[in-house]
Amino acid sequence: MKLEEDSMADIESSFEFSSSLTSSSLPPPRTRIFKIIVIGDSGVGKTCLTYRFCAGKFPDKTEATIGVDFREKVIEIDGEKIKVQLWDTAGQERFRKSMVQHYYRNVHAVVFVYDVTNAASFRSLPSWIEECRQHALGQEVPRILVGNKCDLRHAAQVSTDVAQQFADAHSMPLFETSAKNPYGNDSGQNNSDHVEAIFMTVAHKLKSQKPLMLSQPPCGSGDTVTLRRQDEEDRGTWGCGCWRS
Ligand SMILES: Nc1nc2c(ncn2[C@@H]2O[C@H](COP(=O)(O)OP(=O)(O)OP(=O)(O)O)[C@@H](O)[C@H]2O)c(=O)[nH]1
Ligand SMILES: [Mg+2]
Repeated sequence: MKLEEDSMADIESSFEFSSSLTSSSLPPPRTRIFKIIVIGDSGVGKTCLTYRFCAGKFPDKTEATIGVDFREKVIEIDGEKIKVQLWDTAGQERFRKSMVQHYYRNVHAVVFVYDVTNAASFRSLPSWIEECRQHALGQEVPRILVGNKCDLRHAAQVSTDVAQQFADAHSMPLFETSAKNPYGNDSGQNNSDHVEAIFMTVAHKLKSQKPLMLSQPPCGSGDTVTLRRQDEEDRGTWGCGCWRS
């Protein structure tokens, strides 16, 4: 789905989570939304990776993303339904200028993508990290590094060792994968989908860092109980966003 700038406010307003339970009526809790932005140079495969996760296949054809494309998938972790909302951002500067501030608002996690066959896309990573810093993204927001197009191993320009050193220096886990063949073999059979595993790992991380908490109702509020996300109670107290697959 393409997003126009004036439709952003509607989407952004859906990030709030709050739900009430009463003994007389028990509406199902609203689905939590985890907003994950995917950034990196143009052509590294951000659209293909997000499409692969949400649609389960490699797209027939892609064009350079303009502004942002927005994809989502509802997953279930430990019995809780969670909406993973992926913001597939434009890599080309001219297509992202007016939208950048929207990308970073209320973001829960960041996925940095480079193309293992394109050293320049790896060298650009510090500038993407700097953009995050300029938009006041706190260290508590988990970040991961994804080297895409590993199906083209023969053409690789970025070694795993170098990428791992960079990831370690920035306290990020590194994943190498392919949106085209995320199974790690030629047949595409009998192996789990690595792209799926990457985004699921992020979702698990977010869920474990943002447990639901039951708040005590204020005196006189009857039997209403309010569910809140922990980060609404103590925003900014996440630990380091460093974890390994
Ligand atoms: N071989 C191979 N090609 C890929 C893979 N992922 C993406 N591509 C190709 O790389 C090209 C660019 O992919 P996109 O997903 O459009 O790249 P992007 O990062 O979204 O680019 P922008 O929208 O311009 O920022 C397309 O021709 C894809 O088919 C992959 O894992 N393996
Ligand atoms: Mg794209």
